[in-house]
Amino acid sequence: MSQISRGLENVFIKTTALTYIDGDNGILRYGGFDIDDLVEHTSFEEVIHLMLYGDLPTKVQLQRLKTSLNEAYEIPQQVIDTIYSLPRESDAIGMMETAFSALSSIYGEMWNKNTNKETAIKLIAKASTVTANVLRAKEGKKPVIPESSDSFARSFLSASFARTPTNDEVKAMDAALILYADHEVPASTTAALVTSSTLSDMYSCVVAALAALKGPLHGGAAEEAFKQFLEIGEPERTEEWFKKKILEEKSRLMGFGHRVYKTYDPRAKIFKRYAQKLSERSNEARKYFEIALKVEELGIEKFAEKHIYPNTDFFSGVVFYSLGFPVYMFTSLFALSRTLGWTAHVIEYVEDQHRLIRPRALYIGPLKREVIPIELRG
Ligand SMILES: CC(=O)SCCNC(=O)CCNC(=O)[C@H](O)C(C)(C)COP(=O)(O)OP(=O)(O)OC[C@H]1O[C@@H](n2cnc3c(N)ncnc32)[C@H](O)[C@@H]1OP(=O)(O)O
Ligand SMILES: O=C([O-])CC(=O)C(=O)O
Repeated sequence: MSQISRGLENVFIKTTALTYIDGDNGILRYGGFDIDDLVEHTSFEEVIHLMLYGDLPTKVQLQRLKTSLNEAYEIPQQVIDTIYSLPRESDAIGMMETAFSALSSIYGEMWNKNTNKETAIKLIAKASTVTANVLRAKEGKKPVIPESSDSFARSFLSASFARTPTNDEVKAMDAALILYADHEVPASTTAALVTSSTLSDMYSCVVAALAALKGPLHGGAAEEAFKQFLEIGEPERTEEWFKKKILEEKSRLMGFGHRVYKTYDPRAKIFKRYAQKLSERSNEARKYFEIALKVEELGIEKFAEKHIYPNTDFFSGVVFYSLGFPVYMFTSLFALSRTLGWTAHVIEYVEDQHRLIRPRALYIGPLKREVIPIELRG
C-alpha cells in the first residue's frame, strides 16, 4: 500500500539554497547566515538581495535595490479604490488577498528568467503599499503611497501612521521584516509553490499564500497569541487563566509548538528581546509583555517534555503592539515580510526545479456500485 504522509510531514518537495532550519538545535540561517547576525548587522533590503541574488549586496548593489523599491511603491488607483471600497470591518488578510488579486489581473505576466527577480522586487514594494493602506482603510484614514527613503521599514511605518518614526521603531520594524522573511516551505509557501507549479503568475502565488497564511495554526497565530494576553488582562491572572484554558479546557496554547522546531524557535528569542525593549515605552505594552513572560514560563513547564516551545508568533505581537499596530494587522505584517520568502521560493522552483505539483489521494470508497434510478431509490 502507498504511504500517506499526514500533513506532508517530512516530505521534501524541493531543494533550496534560501533557508536552513535545524529544528532540534533551534538554528535558522538564510543563505548560510545566522538569523541573529542578519538582524544585528543587516537590513531587510540586504536580505532581499541575499534571497533573490544569492549573496549580501555591495554598497552599490544595495543602493540600486533601494532605488528599485522606492520606484515601485505606486499601485494603480483602481487597486487603491478596491481596498477602500471594502467595509472597514473586513478581515485585513482578506483585504490583502483582494488587493493582490486585483494586482494579478494587472501585473500577472509570464515567468521570465530575465525579469522574475525585478518582478519580485516590485511585488515586495507594492506589498508595502497594500499593507499600509489596508491599515489606513480600516482606520478610516486617507490613502497614502509610501515615500522614498533610505529604508523600506521607515517608508512603511511613515505611510502606515503618517508620521516620522523614531530610529528605534524603524530598527524594530526592520528586525521583524527580517525575522519573518522566510521559513523554508511552511503551509503558505507550499500553497505558493503549488500555484507556481501550474505556471500561474507571481501575484497569484501570493494570493494563494496569503489564504494559507491567514489560518490560526500558521500566520494567524500571532494575533491569537496576543489575544490570549488581552484575555488574561493582568499579570496576576495568568496562572488562573492557564489552569482553566490550557490545563482544564485543553485549548492549544497559541504561539507555542512547531512542526520543525522541537526546541525554542530562534526567532522567538530575538522577538522577545525587541518586545522587552519596545514595551518599556508604554504601561499597557509593558503589562502585556509581563503577561507573555508568565504564560511562556507556564507553557514551557507544561509542554517542554513534549518538545513544544514558543514559536516566532509568541512575542512578535508585543513588538507590533508596541509599534502602534492594531492586533488585526499582525498577520498582514507577517505577510508583508513573507512576500520575500514566497517570491524567492517560487522563483527558485520555476527557474530550476519546475514540475507540476500533483500528488495523489488513496481511494478508500466503494470500489464499484450500480446507479439505481432516483424513482427506485426508496
Ligand atoms: C509562523 C508559524 O506558522 S509558527 C506556528 C504557529 N501556530 C501556532 O502557534 C498554533 C499553536 N500550535 C499548533 O497548533 C501546533 O504546534 C502546530 C500546528 C503549529 C504544529 O503542530 P504539528 O506538528 O502539526 O503537531 P500536531 O498538531 O500534530 O500536535 C502534536 C501534539 O502536540 C500537541 N500540541 C502541539 N502544539 C500545541 C500547543 N500549541 N498547545 C498544546 N498542545 C499542542 C497536540 O495537541 C498533539 O498532542 P497529542 O499528540 O497528545 O495529540
Ligand atoms: O515553518 C513553519 O511551518 C511555520 C513558520 O514558522 C513560518 O512560516 O515562519
